[in-house]
Amino acid sequence: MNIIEAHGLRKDFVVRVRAGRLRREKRVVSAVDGVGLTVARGEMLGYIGPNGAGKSTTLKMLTGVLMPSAGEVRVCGLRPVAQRTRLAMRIGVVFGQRSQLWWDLPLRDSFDLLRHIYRVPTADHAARLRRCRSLLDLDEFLDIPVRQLSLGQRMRGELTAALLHGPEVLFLDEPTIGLDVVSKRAVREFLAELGRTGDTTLLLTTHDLADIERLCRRLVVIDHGRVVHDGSIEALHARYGSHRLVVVDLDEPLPEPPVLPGAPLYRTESDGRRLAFACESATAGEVVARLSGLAALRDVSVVEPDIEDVVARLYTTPTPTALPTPPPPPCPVDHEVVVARDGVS
Ligand SMILES: Nc1ncnc2c1ncn2[C@@H]1O[C@H](COP(=O)(O)OP(=O)(O)OP(=O)(O)O)[C@@H](O)[C@H]1O
Repeated sequence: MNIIEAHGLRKDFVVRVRAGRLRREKRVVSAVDGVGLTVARGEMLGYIGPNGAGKSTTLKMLTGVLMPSAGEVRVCGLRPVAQRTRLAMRIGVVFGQRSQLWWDLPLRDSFDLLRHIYRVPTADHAARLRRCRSLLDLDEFLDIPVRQLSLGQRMRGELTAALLHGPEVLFLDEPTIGLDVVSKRAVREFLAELGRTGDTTLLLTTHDLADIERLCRRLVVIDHGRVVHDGSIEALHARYGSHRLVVVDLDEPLPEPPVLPGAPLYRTESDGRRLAFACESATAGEVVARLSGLAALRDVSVVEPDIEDVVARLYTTPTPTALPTPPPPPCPVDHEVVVARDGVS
């Protein structure tokens, strides 16, 4: 059974924009425009898109913070807004820019309060906290008030707070934003470990594609509120024709650029002493074997296709083609809001 099911999910915001010195006009912003998303239990899904694509808005609808303007959504079989309290017991949420911890309390006390709020049995709470303490190295700052923690320490606290009640789904909105490389690595390792056990479904939005590469087999890309890719990272590379590169350093440049079947020359550097070939249908081994018959190779490396490149190409496609989505079911509520940028309807 899918733990997340969304069909024709839509969120329109009505905003007022200046249209002259005194006049304001209403304009509808379709932040999410018919998103269809199904996530199986235990899956780790990367949900990415350029700024303003509609990622946070989707997450807010999935977690019951925002009422959809149209569409059907079920998380853990529940309707997020109507059954928000029940849903809160079954999901965990980490919004990188916001905190769910008590600012003036030491982390340890925040965790204790959460145990009472979620009515977690003492033994379960202790076991989960023990695991987080060891995997996230919490001990050195457990007794420090949250306001005095560094961003990386706080984020480790946020992750723990989101997991202490044993959620089935963890929603993470930019969990590594602003973290240094060491904290990023700690958070990624922790999430990878969480994914390995397969008990928690993970939906992650991030601008750091290394998070996605490390954690997610499946990638959903949205742009202008619509899904433009849903599949593996490899499928995305295939779609944009990005390939592994074989890069060779030569002692001396060749008089003519070599023509290799199935591996066109991709780049030439260092006055022809460094050549890169794209492995379209040839394997890296075949490319190296052919080249070594043509020249003395000083050095050889194989470079995996760069996810940043392919995603940048996807984002800069002028009119991304949305994947076909089934027609949305009838709108459950007639909902129109006028809100400030950070308002919640
Ligand atoms: N409360 C709101 N009122 C009006 N417009 C909103 C509101 N929230 C979001 N929007 C608009 O909806 C669109 C999608 O915003 P959203 O925050 O979901 O994007 P995002 O993909 O999370 O972006 P980012 O990567 O920059 O965080 C944007 O055009 C944004 O300005």
